[in-house]
Amino acid sequence: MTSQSTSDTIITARGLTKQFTVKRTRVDAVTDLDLDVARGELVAFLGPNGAGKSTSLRMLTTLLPPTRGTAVVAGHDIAGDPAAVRRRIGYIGQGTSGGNNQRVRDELLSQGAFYGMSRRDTARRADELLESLDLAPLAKRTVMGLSGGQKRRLDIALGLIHSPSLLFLDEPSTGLDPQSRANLWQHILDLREQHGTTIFVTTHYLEEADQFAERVLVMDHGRVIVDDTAVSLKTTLAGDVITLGFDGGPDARGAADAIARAREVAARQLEGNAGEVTSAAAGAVGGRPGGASYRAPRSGEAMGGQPGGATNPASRTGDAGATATQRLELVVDHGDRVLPVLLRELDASGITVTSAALRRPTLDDVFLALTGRSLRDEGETTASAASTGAPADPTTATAPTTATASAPERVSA
Ligand SMILES: Nc1ncnc2c1ncn2[C@@H]1O[C@H](COP(=O)(O)OP(=O)(O)OP(=O)(O)O)[C@@H](O)[C@H]1O
Repeated sequence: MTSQSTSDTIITARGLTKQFTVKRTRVDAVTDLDLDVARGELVAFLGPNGAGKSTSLRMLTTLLPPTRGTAVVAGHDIAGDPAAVRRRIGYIGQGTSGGNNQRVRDELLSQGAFYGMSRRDTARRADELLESLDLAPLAKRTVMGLSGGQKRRLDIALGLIHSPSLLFLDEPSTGLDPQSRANLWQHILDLREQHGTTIFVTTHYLEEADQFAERVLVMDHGRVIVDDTAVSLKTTLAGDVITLGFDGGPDARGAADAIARAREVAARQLEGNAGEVTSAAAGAVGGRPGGASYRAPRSGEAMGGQPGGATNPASRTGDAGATATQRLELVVDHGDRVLPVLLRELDASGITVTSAALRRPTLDDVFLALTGRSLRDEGETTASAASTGAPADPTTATAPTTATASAPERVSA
């Protein structure tokens, strides 16, 4: 491809595809990746294990030839002039610096020599990076003796030695404790602020993407399924989650009754507020042990096949049996406005609410809304990665488990 990228675009990919063949079976690792990244952007690339993130990164960084498709990265075609691309980018794979006997500063000097930099320039740049990444006191230590967080900071210094304008980071913070993660991110953000470096980062930590990236790409089964800001994704694709608690008294039946009545009140209430609360006509989506879910339909979204989009919640009573059900969960738009109205209504109906919580949606809720699966569901995702029979490759190996609490089970509309 001739360079189509404008001076404001640092990555342009069109139809980038990678297929592997494992035991005569085709593995579609990445399919038709189209991507435009502007200079200076911080893009987070999310997706479960085996989604195709590392393969995408490895194609964009010229480490892996695409099966088809094209990309211009840092002004050069990845197939036509891979050496020119490599000179202009930094790539920090999963666990780049291993344990070796080289001292930290010498490791940086070797890296500079690898890029053909003069000794003087390399030494100056190495000292600059040691300073800015808080590695100066460790300059004479051997790489082998560094902690996980220190090694990752060294990885970043190694990736930046030749002052690339574009830095690819593959799960930079995986395996680090929360403090080292926060520290690492602070360094990444500082570097970006000082040098305007474009950063393209894959991460399993949804909170990191949420907090730091201005743009989030989510990949699933080799395809990008969304590309937007975190705020916009959460606003348009996931709703606020209201959880109400009920005390059913000494017997389980009391709680079940309270839940059943609360469901009716909530459905009525949300329906009644459809004008005020954007597209929040309620629809029941079935129940689950320990709680019930209502899914507020988006504008134009049909629910339950009934005029007006509302189904009768009472018609699906999966959780309204005589179990000790004490929570009701509702997914709605504008939860902050819905919650007080709902509480007043329940109170007026003589239903005692013992606790109420409003949770803003997370990126995991977005993934759940899009795919019906949780991004944190390690069991499912690890199995899907393993099922392809990919050979053990340190740069594509399944990442260590990073999930925290699993997302609430929810039946989507
Ligand atoms: N060298 C390879 N040979 C065969 N299959 C491969 C190879 N590398 C990756 N794959 C397969 O391609 C798919 C995408 O893998 P990839 O490593 O890109 O996913 P990922 O999203 O980066 O996952 P993770 O989060 O675990 O790093 C997976 O099914 C994987 O098993």
